[in-house]
Amino acid sequence: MSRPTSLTPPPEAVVPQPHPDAPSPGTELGEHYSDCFGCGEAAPGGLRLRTRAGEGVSVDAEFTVTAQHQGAPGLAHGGLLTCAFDEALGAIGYMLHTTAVTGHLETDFRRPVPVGSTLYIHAWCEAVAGRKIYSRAVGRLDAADGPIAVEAAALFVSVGLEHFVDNGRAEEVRRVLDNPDLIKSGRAFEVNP
Ligand SMILES: CCCCCCCC/C=C\CCCCCCCC(=O)SCCNC(=O)CCNC(=O)[C@H](O)C(C)(C)COP(=O)(O)OP(=O)(O)OC[C@H]1O[C@@H](n2cnc3c(N)ncnc32)[C@H](O)[C@@H]1OP(=O)(O)O
Repeated sequence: MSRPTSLTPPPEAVVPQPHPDAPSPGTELGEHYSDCFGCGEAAPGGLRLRTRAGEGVSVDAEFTVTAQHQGAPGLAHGGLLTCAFDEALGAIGYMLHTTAVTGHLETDFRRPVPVGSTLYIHAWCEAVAGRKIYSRAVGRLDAADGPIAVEAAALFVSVGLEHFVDNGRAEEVRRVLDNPDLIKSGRAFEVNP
């Protein structure tokens, strides 16, 4: 048996159910913050990941690689592909009605991802133990059943709104508190009243 890592759920972990108020499968989740590099429309060069609720505690996301996302000529940068997975895995919090941040994230790159291709990401939660959320994701090239290009596994940790208010730069925090529409879907405010 392989050695437990920080991505191994502890024995007390449970397989989660979607929150009773979780969006139904297919619902667009929208950007969580307009300046988010992963999903925000206002972020220059951002990934503009589009995410929908999936079956159970899962989400489906799509990301089209542009020339701004290159690492090698005509190929996506691995760190930006990891960013797409961070974003998709983070959206799982929406299905559980919690706001969660990445504690640990691992990415396996199986195939090069060319500029112009679309990555179809399916991310799902395997287990929850207290504030710890254990999730996995797979990214396929150019179709939901295309060849696997990237796989990821993560531990997210649930946090309250104070995580963002206390740690974010005051300028942006004030801007968002003054204009909650910048958190477009209202996700964070709905889940942390
Ligand atoms: C302005 C107002 C409005 C704002 C609205 C905002 C809306 C936002 C909406 C939605 C947000 C979603 C955003 C998605 C974006 C994509 C996701 C990202 O990229 S997030 C950025 C990258 N990640 C970080 O910056 C985390 C930095 N780290 C931390 O802040 C802390 O380390 C944190 C919160 C992860 C844990 O700190 P602790 O003090 O709360 O808790 P402890 O006790 O240390 O950990 C809890 C449990 O988790 C384990 N744990 C924590 N980190 C671990 C790790 N790296 N590996 C293994 N285990 C870990 C610990 O061992 C502990 O486990 P045991 O309960 O003892 O069993």
